[in-house]
Amino acid sequence: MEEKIKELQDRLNRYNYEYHVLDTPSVPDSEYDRLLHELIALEEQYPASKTDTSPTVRVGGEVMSRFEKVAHDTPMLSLSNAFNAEELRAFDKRVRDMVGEVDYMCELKIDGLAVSLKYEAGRFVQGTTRGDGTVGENITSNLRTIKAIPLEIKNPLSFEVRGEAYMPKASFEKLNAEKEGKGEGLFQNPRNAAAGSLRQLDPKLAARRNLSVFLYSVNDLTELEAVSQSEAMDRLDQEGFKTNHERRLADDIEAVLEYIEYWTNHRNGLDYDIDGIVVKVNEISKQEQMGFTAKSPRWAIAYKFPAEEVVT
Ligand SMILES: NC(=O)c1cnc(N)c2cc(Br)sc12
Repeated sequence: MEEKIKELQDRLNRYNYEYHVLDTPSVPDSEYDRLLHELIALEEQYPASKTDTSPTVRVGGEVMSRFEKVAHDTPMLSLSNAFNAEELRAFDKRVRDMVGEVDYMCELKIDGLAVSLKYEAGRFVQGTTRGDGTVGENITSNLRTIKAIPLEIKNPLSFEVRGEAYMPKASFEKLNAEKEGKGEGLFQNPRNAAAGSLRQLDPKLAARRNLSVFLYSVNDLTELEAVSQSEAMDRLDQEGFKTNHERRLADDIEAVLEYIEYWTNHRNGLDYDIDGIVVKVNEISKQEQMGFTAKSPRWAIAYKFPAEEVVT
C-alpha cells in the first residue's frame, strides 16, 4: 500500500507542477480533487507515509505567534535604479568600460514580495522574506502553501533560489471584492495583498490567497552549472521551478530600450503587476569581474516605469 500512496503523492505533485508552473494542466480539477481526497484518506490510514513532501501537507497545522528571524546565507541585495534612457546608456557605458562588449538579459520586474527558498538535497526546507537583505523572516509554512513552489525537486540540489511572490491581478480584485462585502479594509494593490498574505501567522489564511511566484536567481550557480543568466533561468525551468518567460536576451543597449518600450506599452495586459524591467549582464564571468557595491550588483540595474497617475 505504501507504493500506491507514494505513486499518488508523486502524481499529485506533478499535477500541481503542470497547473501552477507550466499553466498546462493535463487533468481537470475534479480529477485532481478526487485523487487528493483519496490520498488524504490513505495517509490517515497509514500516517507513516505522510511525508513532508506530500501534496496533502502544504497547509501546515500550527498557527505561529510571530515569525522567527533568519540570517541569509548570502545577502539578498537590492538593485540600483534607472529612470530614463540616458541613465540606462550611462549604465551600459560603465559596463563596457569595465568588461567590454556584453549581452544583456532583460527580465520583467515583478511587483511582489522578494523571497528566498532554501533547498537541501532537493527538498524545500526553508523560505524567508528579504527583510533588510541580511536578516529575513522565516515564512516557510506560508510559502509551502504556494503550489507553484515545488516541495521537492527531481535532482538532490542544495542551494537558495530567490524570486518574487506575487498575487495575480484577478485574485487581488476577487479578494478586495470579498473584503468589501464584509466591510473590511481593502488592500491598496496586489503587492500589499501578497505581503499581507505572507505575513499571516495562520498558514490556512495564506493558503486561500492564491499566491504565486516567479524565481529569478540562485545564490550558488555551480549547482546549476550555468555560465550565463540566460542558462541559469533555463536550468531553473528544467529543475521544476517557475520562472518568467517574457525574459529576452539583448545584444546591446538599444535592444534593451526596445524591450522596455514594448513592456511600457503592454504591461497592463499582463495578469500580474510589474514596476519595471531588470537588466543584467548575461555572462556570469563578466558579472564576477564587475562585482558589487555595498548595496547592489554593478552588473545589473532596474529601470523603473514612471509612477502611473492615479485616476481619482
Ligand atoms: N528578474 C529579476 O531579477 C527580478 C524580478 N523582479 C523583481 N522584483 C526583482 C528584484 C530584484 Br533585487 S531582482 C528582480
